[in-house]
Amino acid sequence: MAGISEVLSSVVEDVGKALNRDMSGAQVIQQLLSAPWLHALLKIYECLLQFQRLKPSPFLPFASGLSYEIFNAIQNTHCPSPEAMELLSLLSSPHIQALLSSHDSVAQSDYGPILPPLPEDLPEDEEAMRIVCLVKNNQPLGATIKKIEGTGEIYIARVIHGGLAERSGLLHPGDLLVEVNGNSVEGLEPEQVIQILINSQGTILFKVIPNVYMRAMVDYCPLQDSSIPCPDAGTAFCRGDLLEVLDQSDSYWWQARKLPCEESTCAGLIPSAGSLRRCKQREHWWHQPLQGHTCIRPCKLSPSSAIIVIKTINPCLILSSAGFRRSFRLWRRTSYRKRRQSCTTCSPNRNALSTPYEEVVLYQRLPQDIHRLIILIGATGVGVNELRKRFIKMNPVIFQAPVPHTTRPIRAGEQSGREYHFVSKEIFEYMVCNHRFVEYGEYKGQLYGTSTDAIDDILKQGRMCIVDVEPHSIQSLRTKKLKPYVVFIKPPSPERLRQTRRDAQITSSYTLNRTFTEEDFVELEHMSKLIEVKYKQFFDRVLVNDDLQAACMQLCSIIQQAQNQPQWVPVSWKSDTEKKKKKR
Ligand SMILES: Nc1ncnc2c1ncn2[C@@H]1O[C@H](COP(=O)(O)OP(=O)(O)OP(=O)(O)O)[C@@H](O)[C@H]1O
Repeated sequence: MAGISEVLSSVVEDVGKALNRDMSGAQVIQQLLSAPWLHALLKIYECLLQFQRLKPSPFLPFASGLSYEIFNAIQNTHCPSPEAMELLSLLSSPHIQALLSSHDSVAQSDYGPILPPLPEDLPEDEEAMRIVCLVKNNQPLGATIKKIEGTGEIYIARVIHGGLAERSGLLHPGDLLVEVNGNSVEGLEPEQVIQILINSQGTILFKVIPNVYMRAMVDYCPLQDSSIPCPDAGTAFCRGDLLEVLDQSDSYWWQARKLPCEESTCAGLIPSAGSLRRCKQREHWWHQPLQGHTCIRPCKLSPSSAIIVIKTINPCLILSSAGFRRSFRLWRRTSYRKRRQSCTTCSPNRNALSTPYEEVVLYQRLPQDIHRLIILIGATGVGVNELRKRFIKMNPVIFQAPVPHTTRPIRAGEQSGREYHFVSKEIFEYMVCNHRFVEYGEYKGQLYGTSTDAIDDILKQGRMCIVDVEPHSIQSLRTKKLKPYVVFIKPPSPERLRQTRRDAQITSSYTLNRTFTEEDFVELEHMSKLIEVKYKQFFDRVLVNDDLQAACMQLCSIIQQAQNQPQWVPVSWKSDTEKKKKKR
């Protein structure tokens, strides 16, 4: 701490001196950037970041025991030194004793409640039940219940923010209450359930049937479905919609509400996952996205083209240092028509056929967890690269883009691992065979690619990784480890698009920049619609890139929310410990 205040006072001193001198702005900035105190501050900042990630462990669990031993030793000393006497008076002060006692409680983790063991005789068919054990303290439970007239079932109606129930993360609105402390709530009035809660001592054991939330991976329109018992009772939904499934007892028709909705909104009929899977003939009313262009064959462009793509999962990158590089999306423009044709011949996505709904849960990233991978998706020219660059520039220590791999020779001034990971063709191909690349491609006879390891490296250092990839790469990145958050960058209205990009430059080859043509705008809008139609079930947020500065600020806030606020994620992304906790 003394070190930091020393550095800070020399900062103030240096800045004061600079102010008093007659210097140009560039000189001030140059001096500022090369000032030793700035480098010292950055070092301290990095150390603090490292420290934040390291979990401090106690040096010894019984500090108060040791202090007692020292206390005794000094007291038994014949003629203690003045330092020993000072230590004695320090150790006997009530504040230090209280501090040491608190230290020991933390060191021994002597603060968590001791939960009773799980009941031994859990029936097999209680798979979908959740047993929640809360320790009663003098705080209110923070949840309300309601009885459904007609069925007599008792549900959790509200979970109060910050209350015991909310903090446990185990009780949610809509959960059906089955038992409280071993007492079945069947036929009980809410007042009787509350009485059981009031009379409980120590721990409260709830048995609940959790509500199920699903993301639609297909579109459904009841009015076009001849098999629905009553089209008016059906709920229409589109890919990406969030559904609260309230009743799955019928194997053909479930009852669900589309979120967000009012608490009082009536549920509607939706086809069960099984019936959607079974009835392939229903493809006329439910559609799934087409598969991405996972062409494995070499795809040669015209000889005049600046870029030759071989295995086109996706070629990437070029230029300057990582994070500020231009994406290799130029290829997208040149081969756009070719790819559009190939995509119409692709077969439906197997995944969507097998999972018309994806079960989701709310996930809140904990401070010690790695950051979620941020994926930016958008049609070429919409501004994905510009937004990513600006975002990284805000704090390049924290926000980073993965360092790509290349087989091209290293140039003067470059450093392996900074601009690129320079590797041999054999190593690159070995990595391809081992599926180490998210995207890769060829440019002027050299291979370039973004590896999953490069993404992992950033995340492992506690930093935030931001990538822009082709939309079909989303599926390979959707893993429990990366928990990607996908932001779709959308163009503004046709008028605003042309107005805002009047002076903007696009790169039509790596040596030539030019302004947007009408054809570019039309292609951008068309491609954007195509991406949205095919991939919207994977989008967590849509950001309209109208005013650049405003879009950048919005992206910043979206990313903060993605990292720090609860978000819906596939249930399979929840950690096993969380799942176990849920089952308790
Ligand atoms: N909101 C905006 N207002 C004005 N100009 C913009 C805006 N967003 C991006 N631009 C400009 O549009 C041009 C294309 O943007 P950018 O290079 O980021 O596109 P991209 O989506 O990454 O496409 P590519 O695949 O070609 O790299 C750039 O000159 C950029 O500065």
